[in-house]
Amino acid sequence: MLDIAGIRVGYPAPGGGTRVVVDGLSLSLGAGGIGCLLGASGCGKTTVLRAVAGFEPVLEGSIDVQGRRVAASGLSLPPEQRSVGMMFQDYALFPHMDAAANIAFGLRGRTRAEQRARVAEMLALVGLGERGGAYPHELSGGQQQRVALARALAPGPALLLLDEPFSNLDTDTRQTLAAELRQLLKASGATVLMVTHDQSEAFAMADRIGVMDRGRILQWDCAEALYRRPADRFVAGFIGRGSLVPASALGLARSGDVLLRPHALRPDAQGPVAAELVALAFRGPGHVLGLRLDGGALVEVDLDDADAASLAGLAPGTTLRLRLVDGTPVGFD
Ligand SMILES: Nc1ncnc2c1ncn2[C@@H]1O[C@H](COP(=O)(O)OP(=O)(O)OP(=O)(O)O)[C@@H](O)[C@H]1O
Repeated sequence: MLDIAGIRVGYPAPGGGTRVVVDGLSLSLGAGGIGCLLGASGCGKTTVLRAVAGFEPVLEGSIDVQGRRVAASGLSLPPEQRSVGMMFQDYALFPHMDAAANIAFGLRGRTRAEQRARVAEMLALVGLGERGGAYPHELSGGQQQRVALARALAPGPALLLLDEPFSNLDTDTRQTLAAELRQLLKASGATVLMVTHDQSEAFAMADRIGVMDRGRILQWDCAEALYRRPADRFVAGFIGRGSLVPASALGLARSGDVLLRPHALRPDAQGPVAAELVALAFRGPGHVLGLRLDGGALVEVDLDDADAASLAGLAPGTTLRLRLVDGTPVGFD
């Protein structure tokens, strides 16, 4: 449905020439899938969306939507011919138009009756059936987001692009809204490519996530694979909690480092791993044990209540014994 193959995208550099900000980036998304580009500010996420939407040309590589080439070196179909809808970070709703008129905006060219029917369908889809007459300032941030989504979906684009869909919303409501938005998108059948810098949003929303760094995708995978089988050190450090520690500190027969997640070690009097207790603290929802491994690496271990109770009162500096759970951690040379 969406195939991006080795695209290079850049902007004019201040001193002349081009500053490449997306370099050799590829991804594929099946029909109805939700893909997400995840990365720090400035890594090139929005630029990828702009290239797919038709606002930036590609210097190399190609973009196909529904099997049709929309961009390549020397080829750039205009945005309106790409069957791509975009929801912008600030929603870009027209303040002087009510919700229904905002949604109808992308339906120019259709008959009045068709527009009315489609607007009603979209309002119902986003759960705002009764609010078509409300102006943007009369709606909450979450409701404005849904109107913007309805507007982007109304023309029936093959592909929907969402740029930081939660950036204007309270952190408290983001998690709930992410789950809700995912349901809405799945119900609409749309294929979606979104971008965010927030890992929990990416995990809550997407079927596939591309971890980006400096214009490249380092791994394109489902959330669980990114967490359990990161492809390289950057992804290992970027996704989830954990530390890279020398394999030798855990007595493992391999060289290099391994990725130790907070649940990878458990206290066990017979365990093969020795470590020094640095701190034991309640952080909510549970206790976190700080340890210094052989060789000095500091790690954190999440404890269940029984293990925390068994260690309560031990002084910092005490030597503990632990064992690895869930097999051997992922390693990096
Ligand atoms: N119109 C432009 N002209 C020149 N440089 C630009 C332009 N837009 C973005 N850039 C630069 O390209 C790089 C990538 O920007 P982009 O907006 O794609 O990153 P991003 O990952 O989406 O970041 P953010 O989350 O901050 O939006 C940045 O260094 C940015 O300064």
